[in-house]
Amino acid sequence: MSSATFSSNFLQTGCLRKDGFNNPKDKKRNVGKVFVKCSVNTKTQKAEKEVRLGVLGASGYTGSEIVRLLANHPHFGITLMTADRKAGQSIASVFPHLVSQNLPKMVAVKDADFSDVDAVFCCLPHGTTQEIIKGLPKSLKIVDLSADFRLRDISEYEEWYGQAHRAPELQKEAVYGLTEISREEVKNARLVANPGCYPTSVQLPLVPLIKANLVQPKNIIIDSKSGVSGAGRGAKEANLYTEIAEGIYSYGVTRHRHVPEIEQGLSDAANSKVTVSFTPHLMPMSRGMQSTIYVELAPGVEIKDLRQQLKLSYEDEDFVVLLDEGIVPRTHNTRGSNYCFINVFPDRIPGRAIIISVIDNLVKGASGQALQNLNVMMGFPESTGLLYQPLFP
Ligand SMILES: NC(=O)C1=CN([C@@H]2O[C@H](COP(=O)(O)OP(=O)(O)OC[C@H]3O[C@@H](n4cnc5c(N)ncnc54)[C@H](OP(=O)(O)O)[C@@H]3O)[C@@H](O)[C@H]2O)C=CC1
Ligand SMILES: CC(=O)N[C@@H](CCC(=O)OP(=O)(O)O)C(=O)O
Repeated sequence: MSSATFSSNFLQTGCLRKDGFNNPKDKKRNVGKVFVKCSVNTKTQKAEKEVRLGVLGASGYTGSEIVRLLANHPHFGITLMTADRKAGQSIASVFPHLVSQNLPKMVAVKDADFSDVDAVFCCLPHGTTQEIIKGLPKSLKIVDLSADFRLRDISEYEEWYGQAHRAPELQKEAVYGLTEISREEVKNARLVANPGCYPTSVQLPLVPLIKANLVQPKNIIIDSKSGVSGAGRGAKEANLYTEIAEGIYSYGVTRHRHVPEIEQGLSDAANSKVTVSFTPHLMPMSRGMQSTIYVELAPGVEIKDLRQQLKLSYEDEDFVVLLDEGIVPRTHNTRGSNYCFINVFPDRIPGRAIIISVIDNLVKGASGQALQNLNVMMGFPESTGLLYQPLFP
C-alpha cells in the first residue's frame, strides 16, 4: 500500500497505542475518529506494520535513537537501514542495546533498494544529505534531521555552512517541522526539515511570546548547553573523555550555525527581522540540553502574562510543558523523552525575564520530533509511539 493510501485511511481511523492507552490530549485533535486497536510484535515488525520505513544513517546517534523509538510504534516498521563505514553490519553489532529488534542489515546508500519503502528518516551529516535526498524516489515522504533544508534563504545556508547548496529546487518544497508551530504545513509536506536541537529549545518558548508581542524582539540573549551526543558519534579530538569531563566549554562563540535558524523562526514570529546573541556550551553529559534565555518585556507586560500565554499555547500539547511557578526545569526532567519543559522567572532587573527550556537533544531535539512529524505526515495521532516517560535519575 502506498503512503498516500495510509495517510487517508488513518486520517479517518486513527489508532490506539499498542497497549490500548490513548493519550487524553490526543482526543481533542481526533474528535469524531473511530479508533482501532493494533497488535505489535517487535520480532516481526516488518511483516505486521503498515508503513515501511528506511532509516538512512542508522549507525549514528540520531539514527539509532529512531530505531529505539520505533520499537514501540504500532504502524511503522523498518525495512531498510543504511550506514557508511559500518555498511554490511547488523545494528546489534554496532548498538547491542537494540539487539532485541529483528532488523535488516545496514547497507551503503548506493546499494539501498527503496522499492519496499514508503518514508525515510534521513540521519546523515549536512552537506551529504542534499545529494542523497535529490536521488531518492519522489514517492517517498522524507523527514531530514540534518540542517540541509532548514534555511529558506539559500545564500544564508551557503554563508553559514560554507558550501554551495546542491538541491535548491528541493529547498522550495521543504517545510520546517517545528511540529507545535507548523503542524498544518507538516501535514501536507513531502519533505520536512527537522529543526536543530538548539533552535527547538529556543523557539518553543519564544515563538508564542514574540507572536503575542509580550517580549521585545531585540536584545535577546541565549545561553545554551548541550550533551556531547549532540556532536554525533564520529570520533573527534574535542569530544574525547579527557577534553569533556570535569569542565564545560563554550564553542561557536559569536558565530554558531544555529543562529540563522533561530533568527529565521523568531523573525517569522515577529514579522520583522530579529537578531539574537547565542552561545552554546558543551557539558560533561551524554545527552540533554538547556537554553537559558534573557528577554526584555514589552511595555506594561508582567511575568504572569508570559506564563498565561505559554499555558494557553501549550495546554493542549502532548510534549511541551509549562512547569508550575517557581519550578526550575532540569535536563534530568526530559532525558530519554520527547518532552520540552519550560518555565519563566522574573529577573532581579525590572522589565526583564529569564526563560529556561530543557529537552533531550536526541529526542525532542532530533529523532523524537522527527517521529512526531512523520506521524503528522502520515495522519496518525501525533504522539503515537512517543509517550515515553523521562528517565530519572
Ligand atoms: N546528535 C544530535 O543531537 C543531533 C543531530 N542532528 C543532525 O542529524 C544528523 C545525524 O546526526 P548524528 O546521528 O548525531 O550523526 P552521527 O555522526 O552519529 O551519524 C552519522 C550517520 O551518517 C552516516 N554517514 C556519515 N557519512 C556518510 C556519507 N558520506 N554517506 C552516507 N552515510 C554517511 C554514518 O555512517 P557510519 O556510522 O557507518 O560512518 C552514520 O550512520 C546530522 O546532520 C546532525 O547534524 C540534528 C539534531 C540533533
Ligand atoms: C554538541 C554539538 O556539537 N552540537 C551540534 C549541534 C547539534 C546538531 O547536530 O545540530 P544540527 O542538527 O543542526 O546538525 C553543534 O553545535 O553543531
